[in-house]
Amino acid sequence: MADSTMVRALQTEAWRQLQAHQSQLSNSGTRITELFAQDPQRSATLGLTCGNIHVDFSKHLLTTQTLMLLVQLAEAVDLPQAITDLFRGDAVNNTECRPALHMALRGLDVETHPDIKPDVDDALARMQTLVDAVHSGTWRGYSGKIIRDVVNIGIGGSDLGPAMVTRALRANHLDGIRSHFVSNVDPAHLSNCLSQLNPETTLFVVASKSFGTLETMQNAGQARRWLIAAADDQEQVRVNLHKHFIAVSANKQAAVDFGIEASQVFPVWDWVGGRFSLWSAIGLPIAMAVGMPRFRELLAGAELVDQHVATTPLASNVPVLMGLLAVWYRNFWDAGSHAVLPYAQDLELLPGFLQQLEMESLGKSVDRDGEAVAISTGPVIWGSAGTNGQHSFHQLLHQGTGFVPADFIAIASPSVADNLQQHQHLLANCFSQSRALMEGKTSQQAEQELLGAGEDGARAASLAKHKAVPGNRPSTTFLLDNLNAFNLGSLIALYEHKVFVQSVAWNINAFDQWGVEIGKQLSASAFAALNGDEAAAQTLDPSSQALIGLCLRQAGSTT
Ligand SMILES: O=P(O)(O)OC[C@H]1O[C@H](O)[C@H](O)[C@@H](O)[C@@H]1O
Repeated sequence: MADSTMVRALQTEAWRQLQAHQSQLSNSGTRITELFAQDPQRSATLGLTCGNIHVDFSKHLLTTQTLMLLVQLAEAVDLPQAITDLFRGDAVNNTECRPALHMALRGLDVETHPDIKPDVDDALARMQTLVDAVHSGTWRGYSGKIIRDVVNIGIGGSDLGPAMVTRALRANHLDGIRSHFVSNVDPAHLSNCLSQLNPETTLFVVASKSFGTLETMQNAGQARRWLIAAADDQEQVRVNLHKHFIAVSANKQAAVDFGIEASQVFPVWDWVGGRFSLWSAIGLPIAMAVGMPRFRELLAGAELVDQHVATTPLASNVPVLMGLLAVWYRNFWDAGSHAVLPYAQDLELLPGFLQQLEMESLGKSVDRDGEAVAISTGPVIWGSAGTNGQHSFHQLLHQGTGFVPADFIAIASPSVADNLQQHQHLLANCFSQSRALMEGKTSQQAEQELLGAGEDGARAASLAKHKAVPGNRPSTTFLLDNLNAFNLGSLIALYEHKVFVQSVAWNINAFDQWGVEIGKQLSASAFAALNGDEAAAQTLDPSSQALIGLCLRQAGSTT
């Protein structure tokens, strides 16, 4: 690879030393368990705190030297300066010539952009007014009935964050309003949702930063037709549609053109990326579900992490370490994926949210200047709520070839007050999975266990090979005292900043997502072909032509 196409990190002395250090750790077969034996303080030293979240980095392939070299790498790529630039409001999203100022939504005062704070405060005040009006029953539907259901119509960043947080804060939901999220262009999604609802008591939030996203426009249009069609007096609905539709968008005119009252369009701004937007009015469904005081606690939890990132030395800066460890495993240990394992059913949507946050931000093959990156960038992010995964994919985590670094997320207090015992089982499983990944089991241990259980010698010896677990597989454990709005805000912000750290190390833009456009462009001609447009069909590749031909024949034969 020519020098001009190499990311800066690769040219640093720290990178070279990290390669040598990794070889040394790998060749010597260094085990995490040995690192604990050598340092009785390891758990305390590598257990950091950010707000109310304790982050245990001790179960990593991480020595004092690793940490030192990773911090040197961060300094060599000017991470402190990059953080300053981000917080100062520089156009860090260079391909779209924009800053990335989601931190301003949770309190950061950006001196270079003095217009932001009044706009943010005004939007929060408007959210408060709307939430109060709906909950107090001042805001009513076309027939005068109180709103009972709020349906968010949005996709990607206009869905995943609000849906995840609303789900996670289940225990804080206010009475009276049920929340729903519709994202997929598959008509089954909207139709399943609407089948449970009464149009007279349903409020739709059409959330789209661009107000041009196919899925959202299709679903919003269909929702409007449903509302009108269901009414006895359709004229009454038509003149009162504004009682059932509000929008959140950076494209106010498009929302107005769709038919939403200008006064009911809440703002997002171009300096907020879609996947970083749940802190803005895109978070309206969250505020509607848990109330504005809780929504503000969510913001405060994130703001605490912003301050931590901006002021804490690199070696004890939690998101910096999260990001540097991600680089360590991706580039030096060739880990192609990363598992997110929340041991909390209420966090079941977290892996999906993080997939967008991490994979849209870090799924890049060119650097900020458009040159090919010479190293691997974002890994595949996946996972699901524990303990379910233990009965499914954990087999691969324990015995598969290669390793998958994992994040375990545990909540100290029970989610259900009257069943402490099951909560203790949940925590016991969480901590034991990370322990099992680290310690593993030798075939000798397995053989002894089998013999102890009465197995005969030959079978014990052969079965032991299958029961051995390599161990030495790294994980981080995040321990929250409670799954409340403040702590959840902190947790999400930790991941946001982690992603930024990785992007700096790899010299890629974390805030654009040009790759998603190609599919949108191509779907127009496929749609035309599905509608019988022969000329459009001829522009498709042979496989698509054949598939569409089959669809048309099969649909034809069933109608
Ligand atoms: O909010 P919208 O403009 O409707 O965008 C919704 C989503 O669509 C896109 O295709 C992007 O990949 C996402 O980053 C974005 O969050």
